[in-house]
Amino acid sequence: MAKITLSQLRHSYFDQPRGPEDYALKQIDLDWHDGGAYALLGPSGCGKSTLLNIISGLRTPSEGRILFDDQDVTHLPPDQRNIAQVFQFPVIYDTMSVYDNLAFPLRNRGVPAAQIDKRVHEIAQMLEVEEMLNLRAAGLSPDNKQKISMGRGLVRDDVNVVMFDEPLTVIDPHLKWKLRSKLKELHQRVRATMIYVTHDQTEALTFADQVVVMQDGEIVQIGTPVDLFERPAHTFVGHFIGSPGMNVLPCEVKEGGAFIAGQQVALEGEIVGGKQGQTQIGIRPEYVSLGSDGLPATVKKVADVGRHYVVDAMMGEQKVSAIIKQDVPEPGQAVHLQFKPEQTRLYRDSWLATAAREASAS
Ligand SMILES: Nc1ncnc2c1ncn2[C@@H]1O[C@H](COP(=O)(O)OP(=O)(O)OP(=O)(O)O)[C@@H](O)[C@H]1O
Repeated sequence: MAKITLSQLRHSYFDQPRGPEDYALKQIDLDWHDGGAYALLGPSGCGKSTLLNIISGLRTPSEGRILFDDQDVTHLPPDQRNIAQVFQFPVIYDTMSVYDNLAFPLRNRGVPAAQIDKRVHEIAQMLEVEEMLNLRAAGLSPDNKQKISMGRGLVRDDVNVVMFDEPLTVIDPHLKWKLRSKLKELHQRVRATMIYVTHDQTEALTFADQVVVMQDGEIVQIGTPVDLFERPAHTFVGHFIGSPGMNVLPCEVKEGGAFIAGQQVALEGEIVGGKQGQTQIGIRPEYVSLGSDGLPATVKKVADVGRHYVVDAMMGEQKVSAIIKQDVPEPGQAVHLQFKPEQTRLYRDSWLATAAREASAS
């Protein structure tokens, strides 16, 4: 396994890009550590496939370098990069048995038969497909075919990285949760460097130790699932992760404080950065509550989502969502919204602009 470094990487599909908008990848500098479990998360069109194809060697970047450990592989073809890839749809040989499918990548490399046998059984056991080893792949369900595809990706222990490109697309919804946690467990056992590409926050947050969030060809935040939830560095991360996502509310900044509709809103910490730019308050629905005072609003909608209620309230034209467990208001009711100060952040031009609250001395 290897550490992967992406250095000053940029890619445009145009021969002569005129500006940043012509770049599918704007500027990527990133280290993927040896043995890490990473997710690349972002909406359709943000550049995930472009980045994956550059790492696997299917595309050469317009600018910048890719290093595996310290070897520059920017211009190496895919077959010389020693990478395993699992795609959206199963890639297996229908006419072969499950055993032969799993053994194939090892036989190709001339691994001795006894070693192949041991490894195939190990992987089959991890994926819980041992009883299928002698079956012909053609007869398997799409779920099981994809499991075998994953097994083929994991069977070699000498690859630099295993990359998963939306691997649960064909999996039945009720089996998805099972395979999601299985993949996490597999990483803990195999300890390979893994990159999991997805637009699904649940898949990314379940699998990865570190999640790389992309938007419009740029990385907006790299962090643990908890970091991304607790302290989004960019309003896009706040909005994209969470259900419902973070409320992003225009505000005015004056005298070192933030104001909505003339009322000061307490923030997590000091306001940092410059003075220019559009300012917004970011507060997750989990940290909005209803009280006897606070920002006046009118309840628009109340949805029972099982474990709690999602209350949408309007402050003028601005919708604010709150997650409420009890004392649920009625639509049309006048309420006051309170924001938990240590979870209330200022964003300037979409980037976080409050300093983290210092831990209080005990
Ligand atoms: N072969 C291509 N030629 C021209 N433009 C492309 C090509 N492939 C991708 N793009 C553009 O590059 C940008 C990034 O696309 P990319 O496929 O990398 O995003 P993605 O996040 O993987 O999206 P998806 O999940 O839909 O594949 C998009 O604007 C897309 O239209």
